[in-house]
Amino acid sequence: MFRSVARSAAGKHLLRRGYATESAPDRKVAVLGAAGGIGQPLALLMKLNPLVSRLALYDIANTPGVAADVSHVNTRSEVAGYVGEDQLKQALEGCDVVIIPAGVPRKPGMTRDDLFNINAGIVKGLCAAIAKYCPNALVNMISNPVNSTVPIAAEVFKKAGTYDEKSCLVAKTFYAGKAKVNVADVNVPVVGGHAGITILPLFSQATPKANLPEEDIKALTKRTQDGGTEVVEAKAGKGSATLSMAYAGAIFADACLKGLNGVPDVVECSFVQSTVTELPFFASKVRLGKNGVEEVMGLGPLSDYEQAGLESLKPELKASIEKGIKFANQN
Ligand SMILES: NC(=O)C1=CN([C@@H]2O[C@H](COP(=O)(O)OP(=O)(O)OC[C@H]3O[C@@H](n4cnc5c(N)ncnc54)[C@H](O)[C@@H]3O)[C@@H](O)[C@H]2O)C=CC1
Ligand SMILES: O=C([O-])CC(=O)C(=O)O
Repeated sequence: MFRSVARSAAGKHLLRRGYATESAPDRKVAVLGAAGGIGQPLALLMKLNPLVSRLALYDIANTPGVAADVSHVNTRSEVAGYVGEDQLKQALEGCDVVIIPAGVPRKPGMTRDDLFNINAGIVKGLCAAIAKYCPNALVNMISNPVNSTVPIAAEVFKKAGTYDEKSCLVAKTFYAGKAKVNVADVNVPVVGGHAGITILPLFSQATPKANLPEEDIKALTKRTQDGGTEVVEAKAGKGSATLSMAYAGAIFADACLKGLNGVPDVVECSFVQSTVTELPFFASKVRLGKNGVEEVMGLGPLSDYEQAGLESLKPELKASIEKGIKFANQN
């Protein structure tokens, strides 16, 4: 373990520190996989979040450099880097929120499910440690295939509750382009799961309302479903989305922290244990509060197109969930 405190600019740091921390409670956040493509920008974004007082950066390699670097940013949180399994306990102890971007990303031509063989074991091991060292932490799963890794995590620590972060931001950006509205004002619920057709954006519920023609809605839906693949292909073998994912992960973690701190009406889309459909896990809007997910909200009215999309995603999502549960119980 190595620990460093924000350097120089001490006056500025202290001023800012006072400004940011007076009323905010102590909150520890860990990023597991912190030296990776997502982990590094996510570590930076969490360092910028004034709700975080302690930031633990864990990876199997390279965290000393990342933690030293991030710790020099003059914001509230104290940064500590941890490397290797021996230090996982220290990284996790006392955590309120654990974010997991550990594992291999896709290359062109691969599905998210092709990552299962490597990432399922990584997630299972990390979740076993979370169950042991910080069983009450909120867990934000980023590692793919999310449709399977969340059920794996749930099998490992069902009682502690398991939450997955699912980005709505891709849908928001694409919708804003078509609807000619400010992307910052756009909200689009994204439900179902997180792979291809299991990603179902509900443009009929998008705000502000734009009444787009059917063919535009179909094109936006397809682009949202292929958003990850678009980046994988553009990166041409150098991985998948990292910066936009880090941003989405930071927004979701911030929502979790706000909920923990008692801010009312914090609502985000998340892939969680659910009774919204007959599937045991499903992404829909959830209300975040002092205990994590306080309420899993229903789907609301769907257009005929969305209703058809919902029915056609169920078999694939069901199979991915069952694959995760089976893995968690077999190995
Ligand atoms: N849910 C989503 O929307 C998205 C998910 N992803 C997924 O996130 C994961 C990470 O992607 P990248 O950061 O681009 O990959 P990366 O390869 O750049 O980084 C992964 C990091 O995980 C670390 N790692 C491996 N095993 C570990 C273990 N047992 N404990 C702790 N750390 C470990 C590696 O050392 C590496 O630093 C991939 O599975 C990718 O598919 C990526 C983008 C979006
Ligand atoms: O496409 C991938 O493999 C990474 C991912 O889940 C996303 O960007 O949505």
